[in-house]
Amino acid sequence: MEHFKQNIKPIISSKQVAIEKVLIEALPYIREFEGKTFVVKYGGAAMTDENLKSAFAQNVTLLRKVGINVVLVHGGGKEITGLAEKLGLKTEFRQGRRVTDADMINAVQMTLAGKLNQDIVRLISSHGGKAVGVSGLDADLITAKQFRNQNGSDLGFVGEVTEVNTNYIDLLCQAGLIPVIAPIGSDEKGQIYNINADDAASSIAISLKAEKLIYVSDVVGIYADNHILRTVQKKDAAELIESGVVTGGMIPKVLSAFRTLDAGVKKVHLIDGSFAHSLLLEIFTNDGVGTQFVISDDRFYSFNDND
Ligand SMILES: Nc1ncnc2c1ncn2[C@@H]1O[C@H](COP(=O)(O)OP(=O)(O)O)[C@@H](O)[C@H]1O
Ligand SMILES: CC(=O)N[C@@H](CCC(=O)OP(=O)(O)O)C(=O)O
Repeated sequence: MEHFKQNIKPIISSKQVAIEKVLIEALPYIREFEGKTFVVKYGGAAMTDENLKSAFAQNVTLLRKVGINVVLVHGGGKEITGLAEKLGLKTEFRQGRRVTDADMINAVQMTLAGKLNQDIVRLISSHGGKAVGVSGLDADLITAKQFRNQNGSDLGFVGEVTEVNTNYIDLLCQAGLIPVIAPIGSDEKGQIYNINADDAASSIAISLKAEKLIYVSDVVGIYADNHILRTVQKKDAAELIESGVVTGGMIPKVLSAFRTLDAGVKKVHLIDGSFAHSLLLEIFTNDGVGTQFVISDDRFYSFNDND
């Protein structure tokens, strides 16, 4: 029997290799991020496929289960445009932000603080997570004022965040819940504003002093001249926008990414929600995915310096 044992080599199955690659590689990150706060901005552009939505909800649930305070801020631009069409409302974007009149703000509120928010909550629940759907109106979570462009012009009822009720978000996180936040806010007079979800996620990440802000969208990363930029530096942001390389919905992402970094949040990433489990890959593996925003290359040591 002893002789027999000695001659048998252990069979290393592909499953063992996969476990070593994924779980063992993840362990240092899990240890480091326990108790930290990650703000995840889930863009409407990535909410198109049921399997992908389910995988995303599973990823978020897993992050929470390993002790990370996940705060989800969702968009829903495509869905708002869909409802606006049905209602016969004209859709117009300026620099990635929707011009919002009184009819449009109703469509925005119905979409963001309605079915879309609850669908995300339901998906997380189906994977065993405990999510709470709220909008920026709940407990004054987002106080806002009218947004103005650099030239002083407004976009109707488009808002920018002036204050975030971090106590409320902290309370939910401390109870082990996942806040799922719809980006609308109100001012002291009760006027409701449509807030671009990238802007809302950025303000929430800053107010919570989050460890990371991750934008989940539908592109592999920021592209320029047919290639993906693995990092974008602050000094290049204005040029990327002015030259028309970064357009539409990517403009608020780039601008809010640098606002977030300037305010002290250490890591801001853009990842691709159109392939399954990109969120876990970004957070728990050594191989970074997507584009990382950095103030300058001097402060940037390795692509996925999760540590
Ligand atoms: N340079 C760029 N790199 C990548 N995407 C870009 C760029 N410029 C514009 N975009 C557009 O930005 C879109 C993502 O923004 P948006 O549609 O608002 O998504 P989300 O719902 O995730 O916020 C991409 O689908 C792409 O069409
Ligand atoms: C002012 C403004 O532009 N608000 C956005 C809010 C939703 C959003 O940002 O959705 P995405 O993240 O999917 O783009 C809008 O009305 O489309």
